[in-house]
Amino acid sequence: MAFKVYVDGQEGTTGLRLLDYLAARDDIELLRIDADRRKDAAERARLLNAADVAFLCLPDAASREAVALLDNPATCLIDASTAFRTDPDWAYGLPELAPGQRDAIRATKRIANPGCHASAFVMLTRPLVEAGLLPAATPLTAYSITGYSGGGKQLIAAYEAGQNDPRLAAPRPYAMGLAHKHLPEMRVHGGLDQAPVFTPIVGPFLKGLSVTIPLHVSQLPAGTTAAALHEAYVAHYADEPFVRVMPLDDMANLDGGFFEVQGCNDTNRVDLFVFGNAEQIALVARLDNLGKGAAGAAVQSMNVHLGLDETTGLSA
Ligand SMILES: NC(=O)C1=CN([C@@H]2O[C@H](COP(=O)(O)OP(=O)(O)OC[C@H]3O[C@@H](n4cnc5c(N)ncnc54)[C@H](OP(=O)(O)O)[C@@H]3O)[C@@H](O)[C@H]2O)C=CC1
Ligand SMILES: CC(=O)N[C@@H](CCC(=O)OP(=O)(O)O)C(=O)O
Repeated sequence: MAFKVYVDGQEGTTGLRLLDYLAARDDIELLRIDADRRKDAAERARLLNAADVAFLCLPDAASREAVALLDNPATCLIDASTAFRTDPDWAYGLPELAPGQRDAIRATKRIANPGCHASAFVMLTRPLVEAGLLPAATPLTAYSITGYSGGGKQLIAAYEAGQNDPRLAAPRPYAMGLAHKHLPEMRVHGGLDQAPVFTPIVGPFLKGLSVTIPLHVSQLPAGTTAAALHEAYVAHYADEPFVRVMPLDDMANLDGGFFEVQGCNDTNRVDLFVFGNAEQIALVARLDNLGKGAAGAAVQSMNVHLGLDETTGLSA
């Protein structure tokens, strides 16, 4: 018997990508809304309540509205917005987070899909905090380089329309108010006392993302080395189907000295890198912001929730 699945927000960037994943599967029966009724609350309510799993690929306010439209206790919601990512009644949809996270995703009917920058950041910090190698009180900074699809339909349209605009041809730092919407989940799920100073940069390419956390060795407990951090990742992610811990100081994977931000595109994979010397360390996580950073992660959580093989329909 196929699982009934509905995507609320099916015309958006994340919704469309999700439909690509789901339409290819024969264990899923897709419930579709007519495009011209996609904001009709009564029709959305009918489909939400008929679904075994409903994905919300909507702005935060519309996600909250969708939650209020649901009264079937059997429907599992997987929300792609920022609305519930630190809400204790929702499970954070990152199975790799910590032991027990898969059980939490299986047991709940409310899953909050992580933000793209936050997934990368949290996957770098949390295992180190839990291993005692990164004190929770450490004041961190992080920067992210991301493709423009992370900004949804509007930013994609702006980049596609502005191909001759030299301003868009250059990398553009943003969120300079230092209050990016992923800070709360970075702090809470990253295992930290305070959020990082986070400066994302959007570039003239569709998708692909890497988050870098620079560290001074002097910020870490005495005797901690880049190799020790690398070993902690190897241990924590040993059995993970979608995580590759790359060799320490993986210069061989640099393209003539340059890091390839798009290296995980069209996969649900995360690649983790540790570069370092006696004084300084750079931790880097790379993913496809539309894959493990959004729709791929949502499919992975659905697979876990339904007790299916976690890798069904996804590529590593
Ligand atoms: N793009 C990305 O990489 C990621 C996005 N997200 C999150 O996913 C969510 C969706 O983002 P994204 O796909 O980028 O956004 P888009 O702007 O591309 O799509 C949002 C969709 O929601 C629709 N919508 C808006 N209001 C309503 C409503 N009241 N009822 C039904 N549909 C509605 C929009 O309709 P219309 O077509 O009319 O505009 C649009 O199709 C956001 O919360 C975002 O933060 C999460 C991870 C990554
Ligand atoms: C380029 C760009 O604007 N990217 C978005 C992140 C998109 C994303 O994945 O975040 P959500 O899951 O929270 O939507 C941003 O930085 O706000």
